[in-house]
Amino acid sequence: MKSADLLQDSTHLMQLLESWADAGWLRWLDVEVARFFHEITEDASPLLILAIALTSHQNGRGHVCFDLKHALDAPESALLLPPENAQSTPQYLPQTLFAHISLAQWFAALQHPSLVSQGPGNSPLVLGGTEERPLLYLRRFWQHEQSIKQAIESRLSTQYDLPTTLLSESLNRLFPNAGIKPDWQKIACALAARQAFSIITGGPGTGKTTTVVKLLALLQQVSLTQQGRPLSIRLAAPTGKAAARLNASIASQVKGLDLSSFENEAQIRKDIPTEVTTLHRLLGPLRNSRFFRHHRGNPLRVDLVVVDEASMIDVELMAQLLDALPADARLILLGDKDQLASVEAGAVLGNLCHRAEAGHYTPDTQAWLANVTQQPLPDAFLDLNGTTKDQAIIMLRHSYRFGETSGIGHLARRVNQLEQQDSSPPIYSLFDRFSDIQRILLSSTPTPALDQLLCDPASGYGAYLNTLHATPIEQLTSASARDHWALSILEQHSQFQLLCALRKGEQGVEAMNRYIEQLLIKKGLIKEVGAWYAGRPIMITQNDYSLNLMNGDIGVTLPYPYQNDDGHPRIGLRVAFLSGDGSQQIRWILPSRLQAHETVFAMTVHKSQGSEFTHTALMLPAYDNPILTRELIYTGITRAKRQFTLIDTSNQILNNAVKARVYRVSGL
Ligand SMILES: Nc1ncnc2c1ncn2[C@@H]1O[C@H](COP(=O)(O)OP(=O)(O)OP(=O)(O)O)[C@@H](O)[C@H]1O
Repeated sequence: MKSADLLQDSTHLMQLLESWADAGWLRWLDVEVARFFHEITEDASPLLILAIALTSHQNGRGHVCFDLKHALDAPESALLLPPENAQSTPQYLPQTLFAHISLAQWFAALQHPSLVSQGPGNSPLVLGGTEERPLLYLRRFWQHEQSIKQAIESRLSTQYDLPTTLLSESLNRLFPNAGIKPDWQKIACALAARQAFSIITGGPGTGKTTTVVKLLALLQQVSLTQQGRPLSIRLAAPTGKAAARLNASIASQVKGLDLSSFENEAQIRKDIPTEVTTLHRLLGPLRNSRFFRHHRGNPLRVDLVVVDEASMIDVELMAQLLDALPADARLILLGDKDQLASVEAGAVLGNLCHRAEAGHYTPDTQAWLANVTQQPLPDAFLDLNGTTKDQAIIMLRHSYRFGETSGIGHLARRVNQLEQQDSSPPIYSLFDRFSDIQRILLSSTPTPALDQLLCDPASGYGAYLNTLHATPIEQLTSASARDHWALSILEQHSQFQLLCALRKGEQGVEAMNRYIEQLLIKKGLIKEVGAWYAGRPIMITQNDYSLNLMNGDIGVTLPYPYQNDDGHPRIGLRVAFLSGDGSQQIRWILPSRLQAHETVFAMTVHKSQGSEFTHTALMLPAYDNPILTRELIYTGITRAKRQFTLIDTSNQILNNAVKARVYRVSGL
């Protein structure tokens, strides 16, 4: 059959969609969504059915809608071809089919009032965007985007009329000596203080936490002075891991915060919370439901919510968060706009911050800042037509952690700024200049340097495994001795992590997990093998509220003593997790009780979001893949705190990857 004929008959089109699902390119869910509409609507044209399947496919890839023009212009990148888990190549791929479709034809096929409407209504699909660039949404996602837009607009219309003198004096006490001009941290505090909605974005170590702690001190000082009571503040992060990390860094920042120039120092310090919860816990999960206990009808009792790692929030969760906030509560989002977005649909932070680099502040904002902060905002960041939203988004631009001597910092900045026609020296030359970044060039998988890196007793997996084997569990006779031992193993384990760009393929997570397991057995670092063995690191892959384990939590399987039924002492296995409350308590869980989990010698870059490791190694595949983008590489590099190792097979893959941007489409 000619490929054009497939577009003449819905039954043939459904068969084509099935062949795509068979090949692992479409999800069966996408096919079933298309089939449902094909069956309930007799007059839906094949082009409409095709658009529905592709909209569902795009949702599965993290996009809120389907951009028809982009798909016709660049089918391979728009639709992620070939699939990562390709089983075979279907006879007709989208690009073959798309050659017969014009945008006008496709747009016309979407004019089907019972299935597609242009906005509010009950149709299952919504056509947004413009005629030149139509965007097709499943109604749910369109609705989420609309609620986010409206909620942010309504918050932005609330500006707090803060007394300039009080604000200015408090800011000067919190930022006594601005070294770098302009002091974006001070500017961020001032702008965020006057709005009910604000975003503070910045790369690693630019001081997002430092700034927010000062902002909280400022807001408490203002509230105590003006209203005689502190604000009720909650801190949250999208994952347990990110929450635990913020917990630790906020606690130390609050402790170190110099408030000595405030008369009510003790009171302010006491009123800055340090406990960080996950967003799900904050909103109150309901069993077996995607809805939460808190929503518009039962809002959170808060004056202010701060959410860190906001790049990981998808469109649905953001809509739910905004819905659960009282109308007069403030929301402050922190995050790195250049990181990968959430795996679920919607790159909310990236979309909201797409103008952050250039500022777009109005002359009014410039004058107000000069008055309140005495910071001269350079004209380069001005825009006479800056929107209200622009005035609420602040980008921190100086990394205090990764300065001029840091190879990680140079590498991350270089990846982020690399343009198509870049004339600066090749990115790889950085590896010769800095000792905190290194590269392993793979010729074939068993490379001695790679094995050495993985087994290294000081900074590889050898470290925690050696500690594990150094002390027989029988010698640890008290619960506290076992906890102490497990804590040191977990700490050592978090020092090193191998990240892979892909899940499948020779350099993917699955193959590398098997490879490392075999390697560690060969080196005697893993003694017994089976599904569960001492030393197996695992990651939870779905929230488990009954065990209080969150998606992304990592534990290590360790020997653990128990008594069998006849009272004889035995040694079994338990998985040791750090409790997520930042208290350093150990939780010992029986492997059989764990639900969704996987071995995590290697993890995908996507899964590593919200985590940091002292030494991070990033492995790239030997072939280009649409998943490899600048955002992915940047996210991988910035997971490293002190040491970064790139593992790849040629110069080309990294260069191509950093030139590819994540394609983000949204109406935000
Ligand atoms: N203005 C400043 N002057 C000097 N040091 C600073 C300043 N701001 C932040 N720092 C230091 O830089 C380091 C990183 O700061 P912070 O943790 O606040 O950054 P961050 O953006 O939240 O980092 P990340 O999210 O990557 O963990 C900390 O050690 C902090 O004390």
